[in-house]
Amino acid sequence: MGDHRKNFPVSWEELHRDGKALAWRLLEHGRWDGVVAITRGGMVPAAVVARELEIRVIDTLCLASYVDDRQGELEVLKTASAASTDGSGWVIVDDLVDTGATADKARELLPKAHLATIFAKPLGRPTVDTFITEVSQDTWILFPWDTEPQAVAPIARTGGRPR
Ligand SMILES: O=P(O)(O)OC[C@H]1O[C@H](OP(=O)(O)OP(=O)(O)O)[C@H](O)[C@@H]1O
Ligand code: HPA
Ligand SMILES: [Mg+2]
Repeated sequence: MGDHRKNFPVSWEELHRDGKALAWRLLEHGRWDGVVAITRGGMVPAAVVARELEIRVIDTLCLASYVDDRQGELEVLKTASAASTDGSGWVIVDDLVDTGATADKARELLPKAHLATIFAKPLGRPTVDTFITEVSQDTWILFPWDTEPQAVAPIARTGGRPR
């Protein structure tokens, strides 16, 4: 595993609430032509945003770089085809920016699109236009689709890692 010292588990309910908070922020910018979800992590937040903003045109940009919490080379598995060539009028949604490498690639492909995430870590923060919650760089966010409930030892003993 990587060198993340703190785990930060997020529930479906918290993610739904934060997705709606993101939708409120995006509403301030007016109407959007469509949403581009960066798969896979951006799909659930993009679904919540699209539902709240009544956007029914959804595209995917398939970018992958992590195996567990280790970052590897960024792969572009599929580009977004429905977005206008420069992405203007579109909002790109991902679950988070960490180093910013994924967001940088999305910007390179759709330079005029607005980039929105639920979470941002300090290194990636300059690459995102709108986000809801900042967490420290040494935090690993545990999304509900990657987790299941299990017994854990006290934080003081393990730093919140599973025993
Ligand atoms: O800012 P970065 O350092 O680039 O990290 C952020 C990206 O990493 C994760 O994707 P991942 O590569 O794990 O693919 P996935 O969404 O399919 O799980 C996450 O969903 C973001 O897209
Ligand atoms: O903190 C994280 N949590 C889950 N996936 C991620 N991909 C990059 N950083 C993270
Ligand atoms: Mg991702």
